[in-house]
Amino acid sequence: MWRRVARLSSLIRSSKASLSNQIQPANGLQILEAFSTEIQKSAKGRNHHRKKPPFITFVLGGPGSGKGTQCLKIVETFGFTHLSAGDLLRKEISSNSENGAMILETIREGNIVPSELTVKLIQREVESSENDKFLIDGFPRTEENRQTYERVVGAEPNIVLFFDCPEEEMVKRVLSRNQGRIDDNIDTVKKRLEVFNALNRPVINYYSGKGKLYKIPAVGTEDEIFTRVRKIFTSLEVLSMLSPQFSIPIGVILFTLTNLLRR
Ligand SMILES: Nc1ncnc2c1ncn2[C@@H]1O[C@H](COP(=O)(O)OP(=O)(O)OP(=O)(O)O)[C@@H](O)[C@H]1O
Ligand SMILES: O=c1ccn([C@@H]2O[C@H](COP(=O)(O)O)[C@@H](O)[C@H]2O)c(=O)[nH]1
Ligand SMILES: [Mg+2]
Repeated sequence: MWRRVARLSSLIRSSKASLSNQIQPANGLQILEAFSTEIQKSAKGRNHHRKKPPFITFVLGGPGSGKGTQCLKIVETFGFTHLSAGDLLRKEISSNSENGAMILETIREGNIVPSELTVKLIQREVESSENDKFLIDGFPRTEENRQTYERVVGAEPNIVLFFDCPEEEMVKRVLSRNQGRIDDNIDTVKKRLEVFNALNRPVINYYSGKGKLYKIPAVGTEDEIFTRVRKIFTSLEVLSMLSPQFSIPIGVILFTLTNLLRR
């Protein structure tokens, strides 16, 4: 254990050294990012073929809150695979699958597609991917969606992001999106907001109660919002890389990181 702590300290020293030629003093996030880079360098060349469940992030928020936009940035920066439940359903429509007509009508009305179908589409994508970290965007929409996912997959998500955006702003964004979506009109948007408030908020509250929810204020420029998101994933990346690599108790890791950030 102490040898591992010594190695952790040595990584911290390398991270600080890599920042020492900066003109400005490094801030907490920069230190954490340098630390994350050092850990990744130190992990190269080791054998990490452990079989473990994928890291699942549910991405929630009302229509137009910016889920898809932020997911693209997370993919670019942190290497996640982005699975938008809405996109998977739209793909079913355009591939003329047997459920296509039913899905089209459901989306047009702003209602929710049966859980089994959506879970099957998500599960198929996760299982056929070689990646081990996923953003599941726009799912679960209802408590029934959530329970079906957890029953079929046999696991809960690791974390849940909630993009918290005022309704007025969401409506403005959806109506100026211009991507030809059949549900981007004022009547369907009103219905989607009703469905969001009645059925999706309980899911958000459920994960909040479980301590898995990260609520992100979703007003501001895309980059301002991503700065908030980046902090979350940078911290998680450091923790997730440290924990299996060093087998150090999480308390020791948190203590070390807290001290690192204070200096
Ligand atoms: N911070 C922002 N400020 C202004 N416009 C934004 C911002 N983020 C995203 N947008 C724009 O708002 C629209 C909706 O964004 P996006 O598609 O990411 O939302 P969403 O949460 O995925 O919506 P939906 O649930 O309807 O799929 C897009 O046209 C996008 O370019
Ligand atoms: O899990 C889901 C996700 C989506 N839907 C339906 O699709 C539309 C559009 O979803 P976006 O996330 O906005 O792209 C949504 O309004 C639902 O009708 C679903 O049924 N289940
Ligand atoms: Mg979207």
